[in-house]
Amino acid sequence: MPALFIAGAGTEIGKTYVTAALTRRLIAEGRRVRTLKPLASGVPPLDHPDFAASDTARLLDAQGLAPTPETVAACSPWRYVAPLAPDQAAALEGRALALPDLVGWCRAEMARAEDILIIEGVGGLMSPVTPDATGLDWLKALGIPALLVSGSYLGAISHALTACETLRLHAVPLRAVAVSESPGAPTPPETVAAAIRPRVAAPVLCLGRDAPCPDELADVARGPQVSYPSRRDGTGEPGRAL
Ligand SMILES: Nc1ncnc2c1ncn2[C@@H]1O[C@H](COP(=O)(O)OP(=O)(O)OP(=O)(O)O)[C@@H](O)[C@H]1O
Ligand SMILES: C[C@H](N)[C@H](N)CCCCCC(=O)O
Ligand SMILES: [Mg+2]
Repeated sequence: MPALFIAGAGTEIGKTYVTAALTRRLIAEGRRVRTLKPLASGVPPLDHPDFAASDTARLLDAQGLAPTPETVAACSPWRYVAPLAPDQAAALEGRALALPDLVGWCRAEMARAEDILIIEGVGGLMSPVTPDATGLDWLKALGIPALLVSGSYLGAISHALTACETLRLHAVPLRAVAVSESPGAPTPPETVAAAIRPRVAAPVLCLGRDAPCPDELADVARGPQVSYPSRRDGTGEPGRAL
């Protein structure tokens, strides 16, 4: 069962946009895709007019699911209203999440997935998810590969490479880097991708503004393994940053 964790080089840089585009593309191909945002902050109640803009609503829409109390809870069991790091947002509601509960819920979803499972993380790779764990801890505990989403704003190259290097140091397989075009970026996203590509041993692809899922991204999500460019040191080790 292919499973993919959508990690971010930062927050508000396109993870949900890329995840939704990928989900739509795979469903259109006839794949059975389950896309989850298990932990989400900045999510108003279902009956609030702003709910439609939440990650949960956008990912349900991409799966062709109407937002109901049941579908919302099944996609995002841990939702907090404040648009803050999730541990802070939870504390404002007098709540707290423990990493084993989050990991256990995701593992149960992995065990019952019929085909492709996609899990969107929260914020950047090392944003806190609980009082004592980051998104990296969550990803490592799941043991599934990552797709790293980057923006194309000035500074995005370093943010993306830092995240790739962190994944490499923690032995998390990196399937691809997706550069999602940031509004007002000083260069085209292809320029950012071209700067990242020779430094990372994984495919690096772009999504322009309002662009659909590129073929290469769908390839990455379909298979357990794809052909990556060789590392410049010649080892050809797949799925790792340099
Ligand atoms: N390639 C793109 N084309 C059009 N809009 C985009 C693109 N990438 C991102 N956006 C928009 O930018 C905003 C932020 O993107 P998004 O919500 O996907 O970020 P995120 O990384 O998922 O944030 P969070 O950390 O809150 O989960 C959204 O309104 C989204 O629709
Ligand atoms: C509210 C925002 N859009 C995300 N849901 C949460 C981002 C948390 C980032 C925390 C951090 O790394 O500083
Ligand atoms: Mg998101």
